[in-house]
Amino acid sequence: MTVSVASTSSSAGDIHDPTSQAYKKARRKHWKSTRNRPDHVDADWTPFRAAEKKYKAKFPPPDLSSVLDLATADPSRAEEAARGGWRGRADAVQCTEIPLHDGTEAASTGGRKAYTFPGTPGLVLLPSFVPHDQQRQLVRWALSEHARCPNETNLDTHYLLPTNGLWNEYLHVRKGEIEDAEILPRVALQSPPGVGARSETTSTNEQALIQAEPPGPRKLISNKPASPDNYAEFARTPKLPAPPSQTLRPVPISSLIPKLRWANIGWYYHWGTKQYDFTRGPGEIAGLVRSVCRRAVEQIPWAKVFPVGEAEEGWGDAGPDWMHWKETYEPDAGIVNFYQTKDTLMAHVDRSEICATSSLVSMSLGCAAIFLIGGLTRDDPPTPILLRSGDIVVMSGPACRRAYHGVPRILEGTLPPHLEGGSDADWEYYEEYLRGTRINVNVRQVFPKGFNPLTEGR
Ligand SMILES: O=C(O)CCC(=O)C(=O)O
Ligand SMILES: [Fe+2]
Repeated sequence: MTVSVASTSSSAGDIHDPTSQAYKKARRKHWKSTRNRPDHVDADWTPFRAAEKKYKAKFPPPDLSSVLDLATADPSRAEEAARGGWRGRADAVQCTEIPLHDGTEAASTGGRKAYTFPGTPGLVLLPSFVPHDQQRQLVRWALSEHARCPNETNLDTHYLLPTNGLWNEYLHVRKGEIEDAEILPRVALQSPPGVGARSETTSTNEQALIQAEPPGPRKLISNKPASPDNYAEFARTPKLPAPPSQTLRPVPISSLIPKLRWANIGWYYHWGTKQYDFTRGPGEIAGLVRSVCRRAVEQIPWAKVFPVGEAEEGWGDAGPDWMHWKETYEPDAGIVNFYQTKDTLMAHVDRSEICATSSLVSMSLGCAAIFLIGGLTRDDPPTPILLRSGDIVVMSGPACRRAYHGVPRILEGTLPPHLEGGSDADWEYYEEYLRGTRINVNVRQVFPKGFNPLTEGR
């Protein structure tokens, strides 16, 4: 018998050879069957992966004693912190308390604090920054006003969504005002195979660029970091629409609600190329989202976050510019993430924005989550932080803005009391949805100060 070279090489068959595919495959199988063991950490996992595995585990539930949970030290959050039996520790991670500047608005900071992390310069945590009534307003905004046309959601590629917005239609269904009608998949509108233009006019390269974002969890594929130097090249890359799934069937409005996973904010993000599509215009960020983001950036005492003389490299041509952020910070892009309790967001870096240092403001609403933030590679051990409704994370500067981060766990049963009940119209339906959901409003600034996308790179 002739034995092929491939099958005798170490890359294929020898189960005893740690470098062979067979060995690695067997090891993977073993991981699969043992990964829920509490202290099982495999040498081949990066520290980030090991932490994701730990907090994802459904059984036994993960031990959160290494997770920073500042609500456990705040008497005004006692009831909230007791929800679902999930508690981290206020002293689990080394962090430094810094005072917030009083805002220019009538209400001051209300004694609220900010926390910085010596291990991740540029990371700022603002626990309970969003007042309770504003949390409710933001939830309503996200579902009723924002996750609908003209803003894109993960469902738009595949379904013909109601122009009134899926959530608003769902409210009518729940109130018995309309039937739970079926939403048609886009494929129902398409011409039969061979008649449509796409397959004849799209090159293989282009096909590779337009991989659809499937319904369900966000797929995060590594991309080249954007910068002022490659902006022109990025702006020229064709951004073709993603093809709708060919296999979807009509589904009732109510069944589509839990499949809503994200809605675009501001500049349109093109998932196929992992780049912004600047040809579609800037989109709008206004109202409460903008004011909460700006208030956070205004009230953080940046001189305490970035002490003069400390690590000044990596800021780009203009050098550290945090002292101007009060005037120059302007959110212009982002995403609203809707997580059901089974959902996770894998380790990733948000590197599609041209500016790699200006603040990314991330607000948590609804159920609590474990947020992991590491360093510039997956080899940096991540800091685990328990984020509850109203908490804000701000990621800025060269060591943090492009740090790996992810959400390995939404914590079941953690809807806080202040998002329950009350007399505001229809809240019962929002509350019911939120019992199994976390909403994250994740807002960025794409361009550095002085960068004009209309004239740059022409
Ligand atoms: O949900 C979160 O807290 C983080 C979301 C995030 O990292 C993103 O949308 O890029
Ligand atoms: Fe992110």
